[in-house]
Parts: sequence; C-alpha cells; structure tokens
Amino acid sequence: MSAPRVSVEGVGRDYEGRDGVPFPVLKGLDMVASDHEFVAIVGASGCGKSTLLRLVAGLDEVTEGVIRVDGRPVTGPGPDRGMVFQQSTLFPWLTVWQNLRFPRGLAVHAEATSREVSEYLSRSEALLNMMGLARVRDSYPNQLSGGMQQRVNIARALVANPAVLLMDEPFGALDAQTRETMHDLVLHLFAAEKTTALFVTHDVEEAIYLADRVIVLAPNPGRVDSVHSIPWGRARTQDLKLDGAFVRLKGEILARIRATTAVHADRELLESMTARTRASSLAEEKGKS
Ligand SMILES: Nc1ncnc2c1ncn2[C@@H]1O[C@H](COP(=O)(O)OP(=O)(O)OP(=O)(O)O)[C@@H](O)[C@H]1O
Repeated sequence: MSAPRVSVEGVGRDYEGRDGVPFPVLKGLDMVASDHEFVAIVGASGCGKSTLLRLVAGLDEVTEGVIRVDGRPVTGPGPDRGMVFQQSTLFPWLTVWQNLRFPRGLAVHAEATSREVSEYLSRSEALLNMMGLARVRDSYPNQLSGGMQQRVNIARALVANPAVLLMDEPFGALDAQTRETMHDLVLHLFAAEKTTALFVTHDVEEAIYLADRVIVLAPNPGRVDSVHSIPWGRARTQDLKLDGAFVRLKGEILARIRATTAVHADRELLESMTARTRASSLAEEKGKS
C-alpha cells in the first residue's frame, strides 16, 4: 500500500482561553488522506475543523504530534498545498486572468525557465476553461457573483498543481442553487485533476455528495469521532441525494454529530449545576458564620 498523501498523527493544538489559561482545541487527532482521495470533515460548530485545515496548510503550528504531506513534516505553507476559504481572497485590483497568472507559483519559481512559464500559463488557461471562466477572464472580482468568485479562487488554488487542495467551507456563503452547480463542477474537476482534497463543511449532504470518505469530529477537545466510507463512485448526479441509501447515510452522520454535542451539552449542564450547588453551599456557610 502506498504512503498516505496527508497524515495527521496524534495532533493537538492548544489555544489561550479568555481567562489566559490554555485549552486544547484538538487532541490526539489521527487521520490520513490517500492520493486522489476526497475527504470531507464535518462536526459541530467549534469542534476544530478550521483549525485542523489551517494546521495542514501550515498557517498555524501544532502543539503536539506531526502532520506530514508526502512523508514530509509540515512546517509552514508551501506550493504543495492550495487553500480556498469561505470568503474570496482574490486581489480586487486584478482581473480574473491576472489573478490566475500571479499566484505564488510564479513568485516561488523566480528562476523558472520559459518552458515552465509556458506550461504554467497553459495550465491557467485550461483551468479557466474547465471552471467556465473564459467569458469573464477580463472582469474584476467585484463584477462577479459569489459563485463565480469561488470558481476563480478554486482555479487559482489549483494553478500551481498542488498535491493537496484544502477547502474551508468554500460554498458556505452561496445560495442553494449555486451550491449545487458548484458541487457538480467540483466532481467534474476532481475527475480531471489528480489532487487530494480535504474539505470542511457544515453541510452533511454536501459532504456525502462530494467525498470518498466523511470524517466526523467530536468537540472538546476536537478528535475523530467516526469515519464513513461513501460507497458511490465519482460519477454522481443530483438524483443521488434522493436515493434511500444516501438519505440513510445522511441520517447516520447527522445522528453522530448530534451525539457528540449531546455529550458536550450534558457535561456543560453538569458543570454548571455543580458550580451552582457549590456557590449556594458557600453562601449558606457564609450565612451561618
Ligand atoms: N486563534 C485562536 N485563539 C483562540 N481560540 C481560537 C483561535 N482559533 C480558534 N479558536 C477556538 O478554537 C475552537 C475551534 O475553532 P474552529 O474555528 O477550528 O472550529 P470549527 O469547527 O471550524 O467551527 P465552525 O464550524 O463554527 O466554523 C473554537 O472554540 C474557537 O473559538
């Protein structure tokens, strides 16, 4: 079996709370993604999905454990990983084509040969066409709809041919109709591209429709709750969402997410009840003395 493209090994990340005391957002998190695998990450709000993605991107540092891409530990951002966020990160003063032409790829390869540059430009051109952006090539970002802007962001993240594409709620701000179009575009894109994807979303239906595997994270601290293999090949159409097996799987994953938050809610309730009991017995003792 070949080595995983991405491996997350015993990863923990602590942040400082409002009281100045560090608290673990992620703890002992293990997961892998193989070559050309599409892995969706879901879980309750605040369970650390974005933190995990930022760590893989090298935008943040692990407190413990290690993340490897093709066996190499991640120590910072690199051209082997492209990232797409919920909000567009296009340069507003550049056209679509200029945004595609000037990502870090060319900057990193200041010594690039003319052959490399021309390969790079023809890849930009191919992505422009594949993402249906040819007719807006000379438009500026503020002249585009949110969906079109996200197409440019995805194309730009792929221009440098990254081994891994990281997407953090890329369609979270789009309307339902545009999301569906984007889902089919992403399926088409992944049939053509040989990249591995880690995709964070709140939308379980979106996760199942796009992914080979869906990983559910549990909160406090963030860790893997369950892993769900998606039994359908990549040639998917919107009708799949109405299939009984699809609906059942969606129910199972939603139930897992609810279970992880129920445990959390119970613990919070218990802690607040304990605190209240302690406070009232202290008040009682004060009253007696
Ligand atoms: N830089 C930071 N400093 C302190 N706390 C942080 C920082 N970044 C994230 N957190 C906290 O870490 C926890 C996890 O945040 P994260 O954004 O990774 O969760 P998430 O699962 O992506 O949430 P959502 O689904 O709501 O986007 C939250 O409690 C958040 O407040």
